[in-house]
Amino acid sequence: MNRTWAEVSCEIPADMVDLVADYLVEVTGNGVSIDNLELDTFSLDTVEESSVKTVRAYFTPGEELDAQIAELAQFLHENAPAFGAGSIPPPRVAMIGEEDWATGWRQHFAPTRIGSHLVIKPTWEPFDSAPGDLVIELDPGMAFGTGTHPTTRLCLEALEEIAASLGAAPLEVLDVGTGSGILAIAAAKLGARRVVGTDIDPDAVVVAAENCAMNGVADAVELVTTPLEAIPGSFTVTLANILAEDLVRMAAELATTVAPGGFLVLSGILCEREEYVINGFVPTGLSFQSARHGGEWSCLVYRRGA
Ligand SMILES: C[S@@+](CC[C@H](N)C(=O)[O-])C[C@H]1O[C@@H](n2cnc3c(N)ncnc32)[C@H](O)[C@@H]1O
Repeated sequence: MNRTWAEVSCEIPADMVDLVADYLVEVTGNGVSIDNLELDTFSLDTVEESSVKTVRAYFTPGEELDAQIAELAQFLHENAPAFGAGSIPPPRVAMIGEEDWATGWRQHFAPTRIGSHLVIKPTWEPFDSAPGDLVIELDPGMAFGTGTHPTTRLCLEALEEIAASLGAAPLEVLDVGTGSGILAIAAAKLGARRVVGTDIDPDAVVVAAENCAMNGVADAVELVTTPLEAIPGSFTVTLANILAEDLVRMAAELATTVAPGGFLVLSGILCEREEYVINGFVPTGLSFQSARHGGEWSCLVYRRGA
């Protein structure tokens, strides 16, 4: 499908990058790219970190776009003083094709080690793996989930720890909101005997299928767009890296997918929304195990009694 995206660029003080990137990820559900402003050199040796950076995000063009850009401009304006900026230029909007969006990611994606054994590696980067490494090759394509975002990283760390704690017990994993398929691929590489990835976005499922094939786990991962209640069976681990509001809305359905003694890992939660999610999961009867944090993000682990 040849889709068009609204590429929205914000030139902001470097210290403000994390705040704005998190805001844009939350609003778009996609990743962002971050550039130094105007690298006017042909020698990388002379490149210095710029005090001004450009954060780019990708919105779906449509009726809501103007309002979303106005809200973004207001967000930048309100937060600028805290970062010593008198004023910030209004966000720039450019319409681009899907190809350009996918390629833009490549400059900002490097091999990343996560937990004890997992390594996320772009397909175009060489990497010498160590014994025991579980390497996931990923082309981020058009779906969220490159391993660089804290919400993904926290899920991967939790999954690896849970898998280790289960020892020889069978690992069966449901990945709700699979995006690029990164968590499903990790589950398969960790030895899960059943992995199901589900996403409401059919484009994400296509990308996830390609990524599974590239990682040699196409046969081990079932990818679907069906609602949770239509997925048969229950799982030793259910992972859901979606937004706090969706997690709470889907609390009962998510809990139902967890087998006796199994775990539920919730991610995509801004720390300020952690309590809201914890309260939302009280009625499920699952027992709260732990919270882990990365940047502004929280990841909650629950367990069903045996
Ligand atoms: C933040 S991405 C997570 C991608 C990947 N699992 C990771 O951890 O990096 C969220 C994904 O969830 C999907 N999603 C959002 N709401 C959903 C829902 N109710 N059911 C299934 N997928 C959903 C989105 O389409 C998107 O691909």
